[in-house]
Amino acid sequence: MSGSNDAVTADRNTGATTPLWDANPAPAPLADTQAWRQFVVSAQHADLTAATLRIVKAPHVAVDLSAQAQSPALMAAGEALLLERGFDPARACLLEGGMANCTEARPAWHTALRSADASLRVADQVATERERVRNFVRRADAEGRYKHVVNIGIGGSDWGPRLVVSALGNAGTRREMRFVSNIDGHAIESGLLGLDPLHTLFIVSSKSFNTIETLRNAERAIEWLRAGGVQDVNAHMVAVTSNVAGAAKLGITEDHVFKLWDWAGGRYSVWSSIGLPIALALGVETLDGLLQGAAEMDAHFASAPISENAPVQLALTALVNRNVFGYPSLNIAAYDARLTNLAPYLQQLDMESLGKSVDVYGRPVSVPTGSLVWGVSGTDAQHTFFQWLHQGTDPTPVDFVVCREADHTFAEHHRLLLANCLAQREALLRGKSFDTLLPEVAKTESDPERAAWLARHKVHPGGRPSTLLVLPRLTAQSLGALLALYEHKVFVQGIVWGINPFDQWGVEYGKVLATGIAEELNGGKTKPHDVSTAHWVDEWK
Ligand SMILES: O=P(O)(O)OC[C@H]1O[C@H](O)[C@H](O)[C@@H](O)[C@@H]1O
Repeated sequence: MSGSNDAVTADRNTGATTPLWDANPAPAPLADTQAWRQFVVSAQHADLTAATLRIVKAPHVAVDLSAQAQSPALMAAGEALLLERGFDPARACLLEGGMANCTEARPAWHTALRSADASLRVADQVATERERVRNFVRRADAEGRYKHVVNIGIGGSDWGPRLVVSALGNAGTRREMRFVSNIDGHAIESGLLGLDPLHTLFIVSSKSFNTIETLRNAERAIEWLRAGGVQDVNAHMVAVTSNVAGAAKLGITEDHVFKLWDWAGGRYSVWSSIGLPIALALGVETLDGLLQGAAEMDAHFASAPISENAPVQLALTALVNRNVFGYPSLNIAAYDARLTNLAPYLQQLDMESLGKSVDVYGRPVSVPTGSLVWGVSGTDAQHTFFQWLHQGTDPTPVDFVVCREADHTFAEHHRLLLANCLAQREALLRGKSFDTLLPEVAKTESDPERAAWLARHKVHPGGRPSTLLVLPRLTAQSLGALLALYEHKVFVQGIVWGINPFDQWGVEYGKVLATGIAEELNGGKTKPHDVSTAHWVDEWK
């Protein structure tokens, strides 16, 4: 990717801008560019004391970056870096449906799924499927159909609806909702437990309709329906997929298939018909609100100046933490019990997108890429691993996510939640020195040597960066905006690193090996393995 506009051409078929990944000669690796060196030096000299309040306002989310490295020089270097890396044309390519996913030769056009722009070349097909989802749900609601809904899907066909339903359905859903993803038979067993087959709908969600977990679980669901006396199994099943023929093999007729398209990536697909469980659980308006919030974030990402562009600034901050300070992970601390699924959702979004070692020109990357993303919601996290965050040997940036207003009536609980969130950030940043601690400890410890020894154990190094993301309250719109914010953040990181954030070749190899081993466990021919794998295959077959 080059910074000049000739890295981009108009695609003859689509009219959309398309970066030339095979630019010849390929531009210099990131680490060798002057813009990168300048960015690194600026970050090394930046301030990390939260001396300056720095809040970037995006639709439905305020992003407080005060407790991250900042300086005017770093801001300028970030802008220059984006220019050098061709950010503007790359963003245009993404938003206009160009070939953003170069290794799979297709767009990554999740923004089209939530756009109200009727002039997009996919607008009609998107609107048609959206309307089919709405009609299906409206009819089910009007006729009082389906007391129970079981979503069978995994990865991007699971985490999005699972997150949104658990977040916004915290106080109840219109139907009992279950999510079955894992091939572990315990998952489908508990997913079916206690349900009435005559009043259950299965949504088999799989973009490829090729995913073994989903296919096997769907087969178990069909057997269960039949065993429960259901004659017309098709009436209890719908599929969401880009593979209509695959769904037909399972007996799901085309009129029960909601389509998605190859240009909608799995981990970016909650905005498509994959969102059907959301509408069944919470109403069509909730799904619409989610899309609307995300579309507002898209508009912000497309047009806000770099210095006020929340996804861009979050991404630049992530680059500083990962590449300049060398922090290998990012902790997601959602101070909201409804957002317990945010961390695993972002884990897939970020790690599947940015866990790459080769750039778009096929060269080894010249700097480390995607972070380990992990987290548990606060305040549970404080009693689980915050000790490590405060005093461990690996400083780790934290994204704190919190809602200004809660939707329950227990005012004191929310006050305490907010206080804890602010306090943890402050402790991470400010730290507590030996000199401050010693007189405190000395008050109860008269032996000076023992007081010093104990004070050393209590030191908090501080200087540990964090971001605070504040939503006014948790709504469909604000949740949609938050997820789109992270999508674009990940995209910008990918652009700077020069990697393709839209493929996931790394999940394929293990799947292929698993198929072979499953055959062996079933009495098939032995294949060559390392000694340990061979041992267990032999033991278990
Ligand atoms: O929706 P499916 O085709 O069943 O794929 C489900 C999941 O499969 C793999 O794990 C991919 O890496 C994910 O990105 C995808 O979301």
